[in-house]
Amino acid sequence: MSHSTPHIAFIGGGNMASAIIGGLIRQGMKPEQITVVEPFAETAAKLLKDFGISALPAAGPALAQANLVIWAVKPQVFSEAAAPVMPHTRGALHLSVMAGIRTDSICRSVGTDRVVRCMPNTPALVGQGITGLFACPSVTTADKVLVEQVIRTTGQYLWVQQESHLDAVTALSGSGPAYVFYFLEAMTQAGVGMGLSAEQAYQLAVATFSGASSLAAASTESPEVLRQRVTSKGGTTYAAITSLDDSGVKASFVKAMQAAEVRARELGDEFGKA
Ligand SMILES: NC(=O)C1=CN([C@@H]2O[C@H](COP(=O)(O)OP(=O)(O)OC[C@H]3O[C@@H](n4cnc5c(N)ncnc54)[C@H](O)[C@@H]3O)[C@@H](O)[C@H]2O)C=CC1
Ligand SMILES: O=C(O)[C@@H]1CCC=N1
Repeated sequence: MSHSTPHIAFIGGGNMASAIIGGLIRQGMKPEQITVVEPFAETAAKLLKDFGISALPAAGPALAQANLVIWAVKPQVFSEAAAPVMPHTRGALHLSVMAGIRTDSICRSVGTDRVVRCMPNTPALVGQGITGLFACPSVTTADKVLVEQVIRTTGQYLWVQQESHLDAVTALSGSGPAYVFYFLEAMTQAGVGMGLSAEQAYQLAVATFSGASSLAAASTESPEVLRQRVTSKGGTTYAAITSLDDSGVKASFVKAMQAAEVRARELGDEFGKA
């Protein structure tokens, strides 16, 4: 937050909001520059303890000072949450982290077309997230810069030019951490089956994922080439990859992500009716 001193309001102060608030505070934003509406007392107490922010239990005139409003409630409660916010924030830029809800519905519910939709992921909690962003036509270059300043505090980001591509981002990186955890579970289970302790197997699995990811990020080679470098002809990796191919794991994985994309689209259809 360098060149300006914006005021940011969060509607919903749960996991995703906390990940972003943590990033903003680490970058030097003051708690006084942040307003949070959070009706759940226990979550509000956590915001006070972690960040020194006293959340409002309900929307009110204090929201009018926000130049940016970040929507971080569950999609199911959005329209109910939006009604009391709208009268105070029509002049603000709005950023939604909610899965599924499309910009046409958001614009209608918040009373302005200055809306950016994004899809972050949970590694944002440790500053290593990646977020896909989509801007409505009324969003200005300065608006985009403000959004980038905020999202950068949680990790990487990229803009997509078509809103439907956010469904692909959701299927890939939004839900993606769960796929990695699923693999970690399977690798740990297999390691335990081979006689390692659960702790040993889990440490090996996590370090392998982060190490291989760092290697891929640092390398100009394709993942295919990196994989081939691990795979000696007739060796152990060859045996494992052949077994994965014989079981159709890659095709199943593609199918799983397609199911996530379809579900993202369905959520948009469902909440668009509200
Ligand atoms: N968890 C994930 O991996 C990802 C989640 N998202 C999206 O982020 C959004 C928030 O998710 P989480 O932070 O995980 O949920 P969460 O349940 O931790 O946070 C939502 C918060 O909204 C509060 N709330 C409920 N009704 C409200 C109202 N009327 N006004 C203001 N606040 C209200 C709740 O008390 C809760 O603290 C969801 O829309 C989800 O689709 C997006 C990307 C990834
Ligand atoms: O599973 C979900 O619907 C949300 C969106 C991306 C991650 N979690």
